[in-house]
Amino acid sequence: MDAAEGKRRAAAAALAEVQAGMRLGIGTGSTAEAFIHLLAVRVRDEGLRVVGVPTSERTAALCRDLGVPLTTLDELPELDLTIDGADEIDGALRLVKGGGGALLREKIVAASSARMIVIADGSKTVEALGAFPLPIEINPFGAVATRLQIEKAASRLGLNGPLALRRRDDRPFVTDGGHHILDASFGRIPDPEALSASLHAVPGVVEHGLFIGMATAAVIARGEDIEVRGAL
Ligand SMILES: O=C[C@H](O)[C@H](O)[C@H](O)COP(=O)(O)O
Repeated sequence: MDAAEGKRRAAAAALAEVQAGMRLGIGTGSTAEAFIHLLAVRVRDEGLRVVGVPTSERTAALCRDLGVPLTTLDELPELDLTIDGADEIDGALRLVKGGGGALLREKIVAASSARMIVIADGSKTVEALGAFPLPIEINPFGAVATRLQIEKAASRLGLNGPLALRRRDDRPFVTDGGHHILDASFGRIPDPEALSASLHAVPGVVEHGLFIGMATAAVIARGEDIEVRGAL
């Protein structure tokens, strides 16, 4: 089974958790998009009544195209369930996210949700986080100084990998919030909680892609099987 089919199967399994009347956080990325396509079919064909808060402009545009009703987090600050993808998932349901650049809105939306189900194909599970470069969203002001402070903070934890400014079309990538992203190739992250706290302590860091204590379950497609971690 290819990765795309795995994403679709994980999305379909998570869709079974969506019930009429739910206030949904809707994630970003190719796996979340597989979910949006399936959700839209239920909205259209079954008249499923849900309302979603999108985690990116890209997700908002797809939902609008497919007829999934949307609102904003300001209108609906408490959500029932967020469904989103991830770049890495470890055994404690800690995640690396932000490969698509949506980590800030994704984290705000997940933090506003009673439950967060992560959907993924089997390639996303890891023994330890860090093989996937960790996205760190920074304010463009003073970016060189912020980078230096991040390097020092990480180094105090024994993490010394390079930080790459994410680029698109030969320019710095700009997030939906108007920020830049440094992709940190720290390698294995032995203590994600400590790294999270150190990064949050650096002025200029807007957010980072470590999602700790947020996912309540993960639905992972492995071959013909669906593995569920946590409580659905
Ligand atoms: O910023 C993007 C998100 O965190 C995505 O959920 C993550 O990168 C996974 O994306 P995909 O489902 O395309 O692998």
